[in-house]
Amino acid sequence: MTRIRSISLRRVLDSRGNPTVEADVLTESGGFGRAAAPSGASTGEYEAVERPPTEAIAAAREHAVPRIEGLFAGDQREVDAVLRAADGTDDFSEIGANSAVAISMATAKAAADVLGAPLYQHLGGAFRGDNFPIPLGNVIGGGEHARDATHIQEFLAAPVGAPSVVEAVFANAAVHAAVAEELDERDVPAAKGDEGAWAPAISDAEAFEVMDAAVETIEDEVGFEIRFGLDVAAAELYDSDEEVYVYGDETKTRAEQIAYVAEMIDEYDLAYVEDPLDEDDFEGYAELTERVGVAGARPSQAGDCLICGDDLFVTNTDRLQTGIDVGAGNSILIKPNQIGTLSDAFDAVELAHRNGYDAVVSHRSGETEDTTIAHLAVATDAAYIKTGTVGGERTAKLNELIRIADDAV
Ligand SMILES: O=C(O)[C@@H](CO)OP(=O)(O)O
Ligand SMILES: [Mg+2]
Repeated sequence: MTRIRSISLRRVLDSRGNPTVEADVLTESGGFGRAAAPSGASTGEYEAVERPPTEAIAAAREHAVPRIEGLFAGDQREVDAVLRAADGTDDFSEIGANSAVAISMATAKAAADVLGAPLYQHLGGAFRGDNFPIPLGNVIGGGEHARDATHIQEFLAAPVGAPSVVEAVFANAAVHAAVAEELDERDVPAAKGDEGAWAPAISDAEAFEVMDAAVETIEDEVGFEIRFGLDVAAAELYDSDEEVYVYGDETKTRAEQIAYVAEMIDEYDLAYVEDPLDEDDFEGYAELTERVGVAGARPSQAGDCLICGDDLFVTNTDRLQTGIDVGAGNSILIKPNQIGTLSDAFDAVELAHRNGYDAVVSHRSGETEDTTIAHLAVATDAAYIKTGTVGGERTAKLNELIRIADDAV
């Protein structure tokens, strides 16, 4: 296996027009990998720390790069362990999780390049199964991703019955278009939010109706089952002083929030609900999961509703273990930049799967053309991949998924 010759770091643009960190890794035998860090807007309190790119780059150049140059590119765990040691904190607050994740992902790509293998195969191994993740497509959204739109952050199309990845991807795009038509009929204008979802100034109740209608239209057209789901991003709605969830002029107590989410799951046969409660409320997640979900059985395979922890778990095995111990949720969102390295992200998926939890690999609201998460989702046999519906930085991942399925990467 070949050693890492050099690592270059630079600032590039993300989809919001903000700077982010890009890393190039070059090996002695000429293997090359390039990756860029994404960036969240509704970030969890317990995520690894993203530093301003200029500072993150300077700190990584000083502390991490000299220690990683010379390591074997294919020894991902070693590279990631050295990244952690070079950082010296629990949350990557020295070199920045943005520098760390860019270097970690670029290393994996360089190693795959050396092997002449696609990234998903390098990460997943030659004997991975032939399952593919179902794409969750954000088609209506608000919260932290768009002003004056819905309180619930994301309404996500879930083409659970699609016979292939390509049909699933196109079904989500069709639902996105059908939502536009539905809004048009209701005379509701809509711009787009950070992830390319429509961001109309409608109530959450109306958004449920629009989703239901759009999904049904496309389901009839394509002839396979499409359900939908939510990212409530409830930590952003939660007022910890008053201990209520704030929906504009209305509030819900914790019990009301649990009852509301359970009712929506029942009424709309939701396939997926992410972050239904505050990021500190493991017990609340457990209560809701017991009420509506199936714990401990890879529930997506039984067609049940996933109750997924994003801000709750932040791709962190300690927090996931806490959740597993009390039965909080039945799935985990996997965002490599929440934890800082690919090794940590893999550990989180493994712990989830060992305990019957599903994994959902996810983009961030601020993205680049980087396609690593498409490969990660396939490599880890994730149930779903959440990576938007339209817009270049979103379609980059979706088109890569199609290429992977077509054996064309
Ligand atoms: O909450 C989320 O799941 C993500 C991605 O949709 O948003 P952000 O990247 O802003 O945290
Ligand atoms: Mg989320």
